[in-house]
Amino acid sequence: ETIKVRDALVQFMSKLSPLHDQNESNWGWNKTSDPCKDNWKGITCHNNSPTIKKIVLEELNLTGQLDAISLCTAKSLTVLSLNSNNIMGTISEDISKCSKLTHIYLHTNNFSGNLPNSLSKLSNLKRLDVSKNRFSGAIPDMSRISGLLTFLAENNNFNGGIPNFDFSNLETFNVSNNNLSGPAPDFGGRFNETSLLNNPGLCGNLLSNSCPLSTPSAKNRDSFNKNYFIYSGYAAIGFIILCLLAFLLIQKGKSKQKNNDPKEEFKKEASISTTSSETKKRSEFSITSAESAKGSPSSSLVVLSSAVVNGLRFEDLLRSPAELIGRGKNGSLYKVMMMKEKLNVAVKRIRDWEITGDGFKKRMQRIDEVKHVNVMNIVAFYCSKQEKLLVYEFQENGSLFKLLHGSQNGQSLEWESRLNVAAKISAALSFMHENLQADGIAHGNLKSSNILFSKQMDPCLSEYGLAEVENDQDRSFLDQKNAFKSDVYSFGLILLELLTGKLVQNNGFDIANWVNSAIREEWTVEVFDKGLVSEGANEEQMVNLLHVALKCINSSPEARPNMREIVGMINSIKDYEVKSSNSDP
Ligand SMILES: Nc1ncnc2c1ncn2[C@@H]1O[C@H](COP(=O)(O)OP(=O)(O)OP(=O)(O)O)[C@@H](O)[C@H]1O
Repeated sequence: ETIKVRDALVQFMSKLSPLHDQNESNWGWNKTSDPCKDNWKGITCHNNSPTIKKIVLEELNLTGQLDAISLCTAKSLTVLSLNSNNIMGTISEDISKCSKLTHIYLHTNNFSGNLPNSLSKLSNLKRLDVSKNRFSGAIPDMSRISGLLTFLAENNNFNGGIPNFDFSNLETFNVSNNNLSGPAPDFGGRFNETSLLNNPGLCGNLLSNSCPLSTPSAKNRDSFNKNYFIYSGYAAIGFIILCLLAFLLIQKGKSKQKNNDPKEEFKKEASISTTSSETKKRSEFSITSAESAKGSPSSSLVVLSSAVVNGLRFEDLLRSPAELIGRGKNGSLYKVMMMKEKLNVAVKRIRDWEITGDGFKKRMQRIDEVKHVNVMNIVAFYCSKQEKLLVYEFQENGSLFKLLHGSQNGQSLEWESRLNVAAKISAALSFMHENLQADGIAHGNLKSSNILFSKQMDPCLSEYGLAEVENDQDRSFLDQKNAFKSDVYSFGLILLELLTGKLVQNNGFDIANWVNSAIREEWTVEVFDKGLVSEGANEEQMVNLLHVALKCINSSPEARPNMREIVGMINSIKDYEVKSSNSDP
């Protein structure tokens, strides 16, 4: 199998780079070497296994064509990036054979023809960027890919209408500079007209030309959508009832052999069934208790010995009503209401994480061992082949993201509190980094929505170690040893968010680029949150913290400070506050 993949990849490269002598440039990519062991150019393999994970061949002047059949022989491929080359021709329907793909980046090439409809079969896809090519025809309907976060198709020749997308989940969307026509979709406030500009036939409220009354409106499409979801809802309910019946029958058979070992008190096994109504954000989620899968430790729910769990009846957790709070990059988050205990917990369901059951268990137990007051405790976790669940205490006071960008727009977060968040979170992260360095476990998905406020409004780091680092700004530095430096980068973005009050990314806006160019133009003070300026926040402290942030977001990972150094810098900025207030008359 490995040889088959290797030969197919050699073929893929020969089509991609027909005129190029790779031997001369030492790219590897030949039948006498191994893609993983011999570090072929642009190839990243899965840890400890000889399977291909990523192919990143950017800015290499590749001029050939994309041979999807050969490429997709590498079934395990998750990231394909061929940005900024000169690749021609079409993308064939065979691309869907790369079923594990999560990221496809093809921008700035010479691709033409239709985008294959089979893209919609890539159910794991998170980011698709085909901008700046010569693609034409209709944009395929990708609305069934529930985890899609990015769709960038600007600067092509696409025509026809804009198909359905789940805009509430997309982080970035752009179809500007095409030939699209018909009514523009309702973005629900997520994006503005810049995502649509320069499509002469498009009409709608966001654009200067409103739609004629006879044009089929977005409403009709909505009603199609609703019907579709209602029918798929019926199918889902039918399926769940069947599962429950099968489950009850198995239960009946097993209950006779039930073993009441008291040691098992905190280690219960569960089977999980969920129903989720896609038509609205809120959905039902219930966990049904099952003493099944005794022989399979990897599919058990492990309740860790944390204080909140004392007196908590596990069965109640399993049967409690729940509400879908959000769907992020790594999965969905449910608020589970435990009526009797008067306790709400947050249950995170993680999708598509390629980690073995044992690996996951060890990782969670290891993270749980390293305790810090400003890091959320894991209450329990669950792992089966298909999904992983993590249980945290629900924090009613919400996240830093909500506080900064919610209806209050950061008003309730004055400078001193922001500095306090920076100091506490940096200390927590530094502590976790130092204790988990040897295990190679970084946070992996640090952002303001993963910083939650406790009852006492103390900031707490959530979801530590739940993701491999997939930071787009940092794509070339994805390997483990850089995961910690990638956290530093993300921490720098949080500092920028605290200082500017702006979203990290919004509709093409990128906070790091913006701040860097503002500083080049020497209008540093302009970047600070207006609220902070009018509050009379200490400007010298803000400028100093901005310098820390800029060190963190240095494009070279090696040049970034480590978290311990950052803690030192932030503390001395805080000390400055003490000193200056002491010296006040
Ligand atoms: N324990 C918790 N208590 C209260 N709210 C939480 C808790 N954990 C997460 N949240 C909030 O729920 C929302 C959804 O969380 P989720 O983790 O699914 O999304 P995310 O952080 O945006 O994305 P990602 O999957 O990349 O972490 C976020 O606003 C987050 O701040």
